Amino acid sequence: MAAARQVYIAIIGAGGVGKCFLSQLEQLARHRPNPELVLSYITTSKKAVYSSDYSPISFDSALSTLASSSQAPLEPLKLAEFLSASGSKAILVDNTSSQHVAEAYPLFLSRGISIVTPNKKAFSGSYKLWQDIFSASEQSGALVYHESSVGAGLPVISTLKDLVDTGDEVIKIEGVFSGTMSFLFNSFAPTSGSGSKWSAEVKKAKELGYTEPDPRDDLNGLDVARKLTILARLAGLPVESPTSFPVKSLIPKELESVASGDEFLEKLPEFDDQMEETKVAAEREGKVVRFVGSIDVATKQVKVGIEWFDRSHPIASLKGSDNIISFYTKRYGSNPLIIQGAGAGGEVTAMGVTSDLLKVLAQL
Ligand SMILES: NC(=O)C1=CN([C@@H]2O[C@H](COP(=O)(O)OP(=O)(O)OC[C@H]3O[C@@H](n4cnc5c(N)ncnc54)[C@H](OP(=O)(O)O)[C@@H]3O)[C@@H](O)[C@H]2O)C=CC1
Ligand SMILES: N[C@@H](CC=O)C(=O)O
Ligand code: NA
Repeated sequence: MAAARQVYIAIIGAGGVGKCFLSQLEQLARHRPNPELVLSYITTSKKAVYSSDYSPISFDSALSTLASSSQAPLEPLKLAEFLSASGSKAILVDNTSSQHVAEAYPLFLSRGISIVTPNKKAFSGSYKLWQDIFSASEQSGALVYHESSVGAGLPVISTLKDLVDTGDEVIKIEGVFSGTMSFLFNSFAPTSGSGSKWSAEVKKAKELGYTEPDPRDDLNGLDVARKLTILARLAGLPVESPTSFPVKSLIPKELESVASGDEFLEKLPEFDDQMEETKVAAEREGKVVRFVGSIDVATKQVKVGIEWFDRSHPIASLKGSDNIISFYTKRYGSNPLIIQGAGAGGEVTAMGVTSDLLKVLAQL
């Protein structure tokens, strides 16, 4: 019997999403022997595990081996050389939120290394980086998938691509695009009852693994702005950056310059009154506040901010970290195609990354 083909997997980032991905990868490797998935590199920001002869790293013990490793991570160029010198197909899984790693995607792709990632930074950075990524992919044939960069594992990107590729005309995309913001507003300003303190919920969202590594990246609205930048570009609008349209920040002015995310979380309770006022103003009108975004393709307008909703509105009655994303298109008319479900969390995000990996494997 012929030996199974090998595909080398390199993982950058082993935090909340990275750990769940590793465990899903282990199951996948066990149940799908062909091609044989060989873990040949894994790293956090400080430590790495790999060997010059590409000996497989055991899926079971990868995290403990990583914790006790004295190897330093390879810089992107060295990692690209290491993977392309193997002679086997390789897939890079970027489970970080690093801009530095994101900027190296064109390099990896030009060396024939495919990429799957939940990291938004590459696709919502400069429009030039976006163009460089997709032209490197087109030229080398290496693939790039990033489903979990919007709506975690929910099929948001694949749906939008299908709409566009089949010739539908996207008119508007709107909804709740942040698992963290959804969780915060659903518990701080529920449709019934009085809700809890803003700062306590922010702390909880971080503990549950919903926030970005630094929760200020959620609260300043930029995480949602990044997602809308990605969707707008896929819908055909060449949005220059996530700061090129109006974005509402929920960071109190007094905390704009604190040095770290930890110091920010420590001081946030002193400013709970500010969010309380926003909530009470909506309640006086019988409404609730929610954090939403929209892309109007026809008028080329993108915006991110707080809006008031009737308690019976589907956006008001979301639960937990749920996202809800409505696609208004020519074919779907006035009844939009709607996607709803958990928009953050390690397992659901890793599911999007693992399913992207399967899509790449099917085409290698
Ligand atoms: N959490 C969620 O619900 C969702 C997350 N995402 C995206 O998934 C990605 C990961 O999120 P999450 O797992 O929650 O984040 P974590 O902070 O839990 O993990 C990040 C990991 O990346 C590592 N890392 C950071 N920078 C580098 C670098 N330059 N080189 C190597 N490793 C690096 C960190 O290492 P160290 O510990 O040493 O710093 C850590 O292992 C982010 O891009 C996020 O936006 C997308 C959808 C949902
Ligand atoms: N921090 C993000 C994670 C997913 O993209 C969110 O809360 O939505
Ligand atoms: Na998604």
